[in-house]
Amino acid sequence: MTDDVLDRLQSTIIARRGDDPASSYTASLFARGRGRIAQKLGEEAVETVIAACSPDPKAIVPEAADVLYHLMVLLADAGLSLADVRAELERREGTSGHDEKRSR
Ligand SMILES: N=c1c2ncn([C@@H]3O[C@H](COP(=O)(O)OP(=O)(O)OP(=O)(O)O)[C@@H](O)[C@H]3O)c2ncn1[C@@H]1O[C@H](COP(=O)(O)O)[C@@H](O)[C@H]1O
Repeated sequence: MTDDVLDRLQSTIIARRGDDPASSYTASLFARGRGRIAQKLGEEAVETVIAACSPDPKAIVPEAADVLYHLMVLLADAGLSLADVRAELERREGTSGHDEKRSR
């Protein structure tokens, strides 16, 4: 088993595909489809923005975890993985953010 919680979560998410939606929130998201998963990701992102306005910075943490979880479900539904995102971030390493915007 990997030490990285994101890698473990990704394995759990992938393993839930096709499971009974009644037995697993992740399976219920897969069953409802890409649009619903994307909608949930958007909702969690908005909740993160709201938490960012809180006087307590720690309020951001659970919302950020919800964003990461739903983003990983979206990636899995699209046949993508953290490795794809890591590769993209590595590609950007050492470039300026301004350069990156131009290269998209
Ligand atoms: N990390 C998460 C995680 N983060 C958030 N959530 C769920 O995301 C939902 C977001 O809350 P909301 O109130 O917005 O949504 P809701 O009202 O419950 O659901 P909707 O009807 O709105 O879709 C909650 O039901 C949370 O439980 C998660 N559900 C699962 N995981 C991980 O996924 C694993 C597998 O979970 P199951 O698929 O449920 O077995 C778990 O062990 C966790 O490690």
